[in-house]
Amino acid sequence: MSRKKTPKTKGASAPAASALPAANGSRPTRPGTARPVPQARPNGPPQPGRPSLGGGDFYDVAFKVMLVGDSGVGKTCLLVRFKDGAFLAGTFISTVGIDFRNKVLDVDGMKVKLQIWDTAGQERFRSVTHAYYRDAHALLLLYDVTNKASFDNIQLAPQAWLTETQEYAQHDVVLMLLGNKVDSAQERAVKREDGEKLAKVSQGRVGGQRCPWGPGLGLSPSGCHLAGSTCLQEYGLPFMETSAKTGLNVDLAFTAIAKELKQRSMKAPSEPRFRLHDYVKREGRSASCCIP
Ligand SMILES: Nc1nc2c(ncn2[C@@H]2O[C@H](COP(=O)(O)OP(=O)(O)OP(=O)(O)O)[C@@H](O)[C@H]2O)c(=O)[nH]1
Ligand SMILES: [Mg+2]
Repeated sequence: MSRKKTPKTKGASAPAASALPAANGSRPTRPGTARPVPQARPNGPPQPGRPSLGGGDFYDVAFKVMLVGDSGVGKTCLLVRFKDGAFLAGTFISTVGIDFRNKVLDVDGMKVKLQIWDTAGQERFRSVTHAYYRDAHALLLLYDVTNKASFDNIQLAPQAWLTETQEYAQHDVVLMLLGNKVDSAQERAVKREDGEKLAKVSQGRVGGQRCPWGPGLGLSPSGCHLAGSTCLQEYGLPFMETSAKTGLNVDLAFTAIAKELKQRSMKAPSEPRFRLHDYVKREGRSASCCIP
């Protein structure tokens, strides 16, 4: 693989004010970045140092990762924890539109730059988010373990985040399910097992298309089946519980994504195949391990 490096500058900083419509909801809002909608492109092997991923730190390969999920599940806090190692306590400031941060990781001797897009969970920004899905190499789907509705919304209408990713993201996008706020043990409303179950059998619509086989023929080899007139596909998503507050499994989630994307981008990997599920299962720490 050819390696192109961009000149080192001070790390990319958070974007300034948004030109998106002013917030008129009940919550204070954190300005995101008003950026031009990215051009759709095939999600082929990511190219080293793509200009679209910007300059900044040295890196060998770069990827776009998107955080999605209901408003308040902790997307921004998760990103800030990963990028700065800090927790945004205090008043909840809802993201407006979309924002991003860059971080370069050393993955097995290679510099992997993640450009992480922090989307607004509020319904009124949905169309902004839709425009960015197609450019994403990986999607982190978040719910809040203290908020059952945010868990249900991963699959069920009106939000149905998983279905939405199927409609707007590339078919080979890397998905991961995260149950955040596990530090709030007293307020837990979603059991870990329920998260695991959802990750195991979560379903998404197959690109709005009809199943390629007839009704009543059951599961296809690709795991698709018909529900009424809708073609559904079952996924085995990697899953972890996280805490942006304590940092539990936060670095791990992003590192796992970086490892998977890096491996996929190598034409002839010299290392043994990276197995995302196994890695996350092996390395993930449970919430009970870290309660003081
Ligand atoms: N206890 C606890 N609180 C958290 C955690 N992560 C986020 N929070 C709190 O949850 C609230 C919402 O966090 P945000 O990160 O702003 O939520 P968001 O998903 O970005 O919300 P939108 O920008 O509206 O989509 C804030 O008050 C945070 O302090 C966590 O891991 N544990
Ligand atoms: Mg936010």
